[in-house]
Amino acid sequence: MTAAEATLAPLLQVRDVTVRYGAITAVHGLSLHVDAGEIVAIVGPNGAGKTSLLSSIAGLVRPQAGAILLRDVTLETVGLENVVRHGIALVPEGRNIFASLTVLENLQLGATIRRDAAVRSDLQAFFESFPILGERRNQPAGLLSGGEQQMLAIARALMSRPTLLMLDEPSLGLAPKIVEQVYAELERIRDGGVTILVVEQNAARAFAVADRAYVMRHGRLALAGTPDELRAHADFDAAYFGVSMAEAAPPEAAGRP
Ligand SMILES: Nc1ncnc2c1ncn2[C@@H]1O[C@H](COP(=O)(O)OP(=O)(O)OP(=O)(O)O)[C@@H](O)[C@H]1O
Repeated sequence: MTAAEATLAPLLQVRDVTVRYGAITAVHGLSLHVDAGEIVAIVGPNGAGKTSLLSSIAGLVRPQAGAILLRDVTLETVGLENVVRHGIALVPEGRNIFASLTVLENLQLGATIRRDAAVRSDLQAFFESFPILGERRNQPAGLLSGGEQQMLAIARALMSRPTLLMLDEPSLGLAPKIVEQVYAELERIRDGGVTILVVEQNAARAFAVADRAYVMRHGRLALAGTPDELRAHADFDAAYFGVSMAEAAPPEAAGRP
């Protein structure tokens, strides 16, 4: 690939990726892309393979087949730290906040790959944006509310100054008002120049901010398009819920956009 082709290439390309755990195939030869500046959502039911896909991009699990490229760099053989160095950060499902470490220490952990002097000013900017966390910077992070912990997890991921921020179920376990705040923050982050790939079961919430979305089911892509295209798609319920679930549950009970 030439330098010119590299700048035109999508920021992230997932090509024919397969992830297996022993006899279980969680992701089957899946391909997708994310362009710079987009918010892209991956939605789908429990067990669709969404977390496995993000884990393979983040270097936490090694795909058995396929390739993952950031611009023109193939990531498939590099580990977590190298993936972070290439500019990808993951906010995992459940946030993985270190409860006994302070708010400040959690943030500093996110910056361990950096050697630049701007870490201190990034911390200061974060505490100005989130004064509650600033006031509690020296308290154990485990004392924060669920919403505050989610903001802390996002800020910790941003401390590595990623070009691509990936989030796994950021709305999980949060009250609707807090979910709104988290998603408003994601839009601000995108507007600040960071591309976002977000996995959600709450398709309605993700569709409200996403430029494009993919629906995953049984480890494969069932549908792809803009949120408007997907909402209008005759096969959306079948792709997302499965025919039997669509019959069994009213759409509003199951997160239908
Ligand atoms: N570490 C693992 N070992 C064995 N099987 C796993 C492992 N992680 C996931 N799986 C299996 O892989 C399949 C896909 O799981 P995955 O967590 O990727 O889906 P998901 O769409 O993120 O679902 P959820 O929303 O429930 O997390 C499931 O059948 C799951 O049981």
